[in-house]
Amino acid sequence: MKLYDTERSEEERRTAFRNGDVPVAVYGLGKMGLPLAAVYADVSRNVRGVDIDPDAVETINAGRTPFDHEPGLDDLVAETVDANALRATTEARQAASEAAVHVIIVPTLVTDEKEPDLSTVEAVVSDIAAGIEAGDLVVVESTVPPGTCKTVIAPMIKAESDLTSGEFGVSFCPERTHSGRALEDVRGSYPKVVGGIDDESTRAATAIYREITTNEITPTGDATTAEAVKIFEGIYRDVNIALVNEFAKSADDTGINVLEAIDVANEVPYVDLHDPGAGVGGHCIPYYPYFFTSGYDGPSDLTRTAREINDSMPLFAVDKLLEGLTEKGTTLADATVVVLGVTYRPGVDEIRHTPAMPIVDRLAGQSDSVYVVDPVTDNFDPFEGAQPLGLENLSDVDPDAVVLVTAHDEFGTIDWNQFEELVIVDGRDAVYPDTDDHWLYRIGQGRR
Ligand SMILES: NC(=O)C1=CN([C@@H]2O[C@H](COP(=O)(O)OP(=O)(O)OC[C@H]3O[C@@H](n4cnc5c(N)ncnc54)[C@H](O)[C@@H]3O)[C@@H](O)[C@H]2O)C=CC1
Ligand SMILES: CC(=O)N[C@@H]1[C@@H](OP(=O)(O)OP(=O)(O)OC[C@H]2O[C@@H](n3ccc(=O)[nH]c3=O)[C@H](O)[C@@H]2O)O[C@H](C(=O)O)[C@@H](O)[C@@H]1O
Repeated sequence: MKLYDTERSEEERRTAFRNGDVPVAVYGLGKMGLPLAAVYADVSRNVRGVDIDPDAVETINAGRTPFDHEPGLDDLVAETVDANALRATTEARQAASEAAVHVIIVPTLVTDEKEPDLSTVEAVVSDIAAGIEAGDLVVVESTVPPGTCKTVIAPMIKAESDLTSGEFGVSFCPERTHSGRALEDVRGSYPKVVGGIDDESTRAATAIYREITTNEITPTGDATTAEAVKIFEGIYRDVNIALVNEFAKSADDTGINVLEAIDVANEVPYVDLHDPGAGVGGHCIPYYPYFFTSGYDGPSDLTRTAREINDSMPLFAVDKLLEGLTEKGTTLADATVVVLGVTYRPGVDEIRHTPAMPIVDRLAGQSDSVYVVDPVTDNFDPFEGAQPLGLENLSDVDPDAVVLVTAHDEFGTIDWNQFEELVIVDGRDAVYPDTDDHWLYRIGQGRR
């Protein structure tokens, strides 16, 4: 059944969706796409997942998940694949020709020039255009610059298919989801924003998400507003983190215990100061500001300055480490340094824009004894000049200095007493040795 059809009531559309009469294709089966496809399959029982990674497709069709640390996902993928409610394929155009709803959730990155890179989304849109039919609905869940649905995606479909305006729908329905709790979030932690390029697109997408989410639906006046909601949430977070990072940098001169001041300031409901740290990583928060500044020639000083502040934190951490080595009469060239945590945040195997990269680049450039420890990833090759080290072998390298960049749970087991007079930079308020033997700098508190 087609959902983009003004003759259909919401109840008719919801019943058809729930009964599996609306074939769905989900393009992108990554950290967000696979949980989303699995929930779609759990509800509609008729989902084809599309990915360009044949290994991921093979793993999913075997009823397994290609990545860890997503509670409940293993079981849901196994169940939906076993029930033939979810099938994965690399054949995007075949899937597009069979689907009535096309859900795009592939990466939206930025170029080296900090311009939005929509090439992956556009590749998927071309695949969809090759198979789209009148009455189909395109649901964009990838975070995109405001205006993309209206000025890029819909025009591409018209140009590359035999359809025209009013014959297909496009709705922006952003994913308010945190890796590590994806199923819970997809199913309804927060209201679902739905913004169509026309009213019928909004109605069709609303019918779907009333079945997918247990939470409310928040329709916006148009797709551009919905696109802005998503990046505003991310830019708010980036600016907030930049504010506390700026406070944290003052700690040495002001003597302020910034971490404590933040906790106390947050006692009032109208303050929600975030956490300072060694930097802001991932392909969401550090990228979304460019989805705003790139499409707009007006003033965006605050957005840009926040990015600069957050991207200065990794080298701030290195500067503190060098201060410690100097105080101990050691040079970086003679020091053995361990970087704890290379993924962008705990528990997620993702190194895009990780603060660990500039830290390792700076250290490895001056020392040939730099080690990286991360229990969550085995993707160490990009960290040139650093040697991967197992957490259990930490004492084997007899480190002079340690910088904690990402506070994986496993680091809580480290016995700091096993080391002699370390220089420690705690980038995430996570290192609390029960000895004063070490030189310890905690971002947000200064020298401890
Ligand atoms: N990671 C997060 O916490 C959140 C991400 N998002 C948005 O979701 C989107 C996807 O993010 P993730 O799932 O984290 O990315 P990811 O990198 O984990 O997964 C992307 C998947 O898409 C596949 N892919 C790449 N090109 C493709 C193509 N042409 N056709 C089909 N599949 C293709 C890749 O093989 C990979 O499996 C992004 O736009 C992001 O902004 C939204 C909310 C949260
Ligand atoms: C408000 C919120 O939690 N937004 C989430 C965020 O997910 P993401 O995986 O990017 O994690 P994150 O917690 O924002 O962390 C991003 C980066 O920022 C750093 N970070 C985070 C919070 C903080 O107070 N201080 C800080 O330095 C983290 O270490 C990490 O390097 O961005 C996602 C997205 O928009 O794609 C969004 O869906 C997620 O819900």
